[in-house]
Amino acid sequence: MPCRGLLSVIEKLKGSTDQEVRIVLLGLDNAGKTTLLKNLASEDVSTITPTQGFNIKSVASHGMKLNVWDIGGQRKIRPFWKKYLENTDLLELSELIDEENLKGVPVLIFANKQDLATASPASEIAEGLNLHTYRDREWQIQACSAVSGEGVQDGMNWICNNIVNKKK
Ligand SMILES: Nc1nc2c(ncn2[C@@H]2O[C@H](COP(=O)(O)OP(=O)(O)OP(=O)(O)O)[C@@H](O)[C@H]2O)c(=O)[nH]1
Ligand SMILES: [Mg+2]
Repeated sequence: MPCRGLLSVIEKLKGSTDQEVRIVLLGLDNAGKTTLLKNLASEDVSTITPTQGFNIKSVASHGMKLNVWDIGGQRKIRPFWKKYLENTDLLELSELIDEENLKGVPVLIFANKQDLATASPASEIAEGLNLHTYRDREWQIQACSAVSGEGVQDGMNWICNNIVNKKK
């Protein structure tokens, strides 16, 4: 995009380096985390196998460098989540939300697989997760399909806007 090209030249002239942000994707196995990550990186999503460890991809967005961590969700791997979250000892979203050192961190829930007729609607998931009770952090639920890409960019826009707002 010519505009973006010009912007990056100006940024380089100003000597500004992209702000780096870490985003951790957590969810049960088979939720579609790796598919979402690959979709974000515009990679082929047709041959994805369960993640045994983790994947990291960097995506440029909103003048920031987003380092997105995708951690395997299988039961045997879940105990390792805490290793990626700086000594956080958690196994469920509710525990993550209560963690002292993750206080104030914005949370985006992707209600994935909306292309399937059997997918629960985002509103039902929000209710099930008691999202309306979150008081000291920004949260958002975003319906999406990691396979078609629908809703994925909207979710990332929300994340980027919230990071920008928090840094102001
Ligand atoms: N129909 C549909 N299938 C999806 C979607 N996202 C992922 N899948 C499928 O769901 C299966 C699991 O996707 P993965 O991306 O491997 O899931 P994961 O959350 O990374 O799983 P783990 O690595 O085991 O934690 C794959 O067969 C995907 O093709 C979606 O939005 N719609
Ligand atoms: Mg995976």
